[in-house]
Amino acid sequence: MKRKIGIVGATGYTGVELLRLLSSHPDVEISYVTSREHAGSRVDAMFPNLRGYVDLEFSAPANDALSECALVFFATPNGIAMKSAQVLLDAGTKVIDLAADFRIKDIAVWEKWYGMRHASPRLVEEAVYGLPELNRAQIRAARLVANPGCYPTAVTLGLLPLVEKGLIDLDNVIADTKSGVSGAGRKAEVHTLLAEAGDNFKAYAVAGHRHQPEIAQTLSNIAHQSVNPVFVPHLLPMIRGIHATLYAKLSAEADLQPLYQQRYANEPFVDVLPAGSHPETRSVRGANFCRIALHRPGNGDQVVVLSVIDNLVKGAAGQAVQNMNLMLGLAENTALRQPGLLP
Ligand SMILES: NC(=O)C1=CN([C@@H]2O[C@H](COP(=O)(O)OP(=O)(O)OC[C@H]3O[C@@H](n4cnc5c(N)ncnc54)[C@H](OP(=O)(O)O)[C@@H]3O)[C@@H](O)[C@H]2O)C=CC1
Ligand SMILES: CC(=O)N[C@@H](CCC(=O)OP(=O)(O)O)C(=O)O
Repeated sequence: MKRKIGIVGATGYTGVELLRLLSSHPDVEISYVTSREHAGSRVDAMFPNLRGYVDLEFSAPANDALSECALVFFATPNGIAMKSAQVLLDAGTKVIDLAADFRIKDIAVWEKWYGMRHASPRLVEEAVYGLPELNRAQIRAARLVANPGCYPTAVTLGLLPLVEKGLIDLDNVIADTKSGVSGAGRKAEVHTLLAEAGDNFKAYAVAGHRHQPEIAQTLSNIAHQSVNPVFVPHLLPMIRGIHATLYAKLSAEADLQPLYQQRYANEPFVDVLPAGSHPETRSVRGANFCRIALHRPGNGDQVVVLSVIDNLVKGAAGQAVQNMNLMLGLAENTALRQPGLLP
């Protein structure tokens, strides 16, 4: 029997991406999708790409209806899932939050970066950070998964083998990252208007971005010591995609290409390109892949790792579906086999 799935915040960019991916999933039935603003409207009236695939109306968020689902995704702004997760978990419904409510274990750090009091700190302890390449066994057993941020996914997968093996100087790691504008969500904002973001390129939040403590937490856990990379995001005039250029200094000699190939050999969604390649964001557009390439300019001790994802797929909804598959005991790649969309 198909498992019932709910999506809170189904009119946003990650919400509609969940609808697109789940509409072709053979083992689940999308049964309750919410929007406060568009409750009562048909999903395919707002998203015509889903005509013939999703025969539903948006409903107002309601915990009793959501509790009838096997699993609920929160594709909502920060601070929403933490208010409802306990009620759903008590009803036996599993929860995946695409926002940041359960990502950061240190509540004081979370409250500082997210500017609000945490409503359910006890659940933060229980939540599993949903990066399958790192936490697959725990995700399988989890009731509550914190889906990683988009930049942290690209950065962590790019650096993971080096940090795990203790091969780099952890005091000198730089993550220079660029995102398309869909990373900012679907709500109207001046900085994502075509006339502002088009034909333009800029860094932002150099003094501090909330993804820095998330990246630092994961890398520190892997390294068993504090790792605080410099993290600089930029906004690119494209719609989807993240390109991370990661700089680190080798502290021990190593053959990096086989190291990465072996680390990710059994990972269905991490593709290590031949040495010296230049991965393109369009090669992962619409796909759940992270593509990685390694460089050592001049054969020196500087490593440059290039890592690309689609922020809405491996950076959000695709990774969330991958986590759902694990949590429901399904094949991990179900509904996620699409290649990227070229050109
Ligand atoms: N865009 C991206 O690339 C990524 C986004 N994320 C995270 O995923 C989450 C969703 O992002 P995104 O889809 O871009 O956001 P959007 O702004 O595009 O969509 C937000 C959705 O949440 C709903 N919503 C807003 N406020 C509430 C509320 N108080 N209660 C219930 N529903 C609400 C909105 O519908 P309505 O107001 O009608 O209810 C809308 O459907 C965010 O936390 C974001 O940080 C994570 C990784 C990548
Ligand atoms: C381009 C852009 O604006 N990106 C967003 C990050 C993406 C996001 O949605 O944040 P979470 O992954 O933490 O949920 C930003 O920098 O705020």
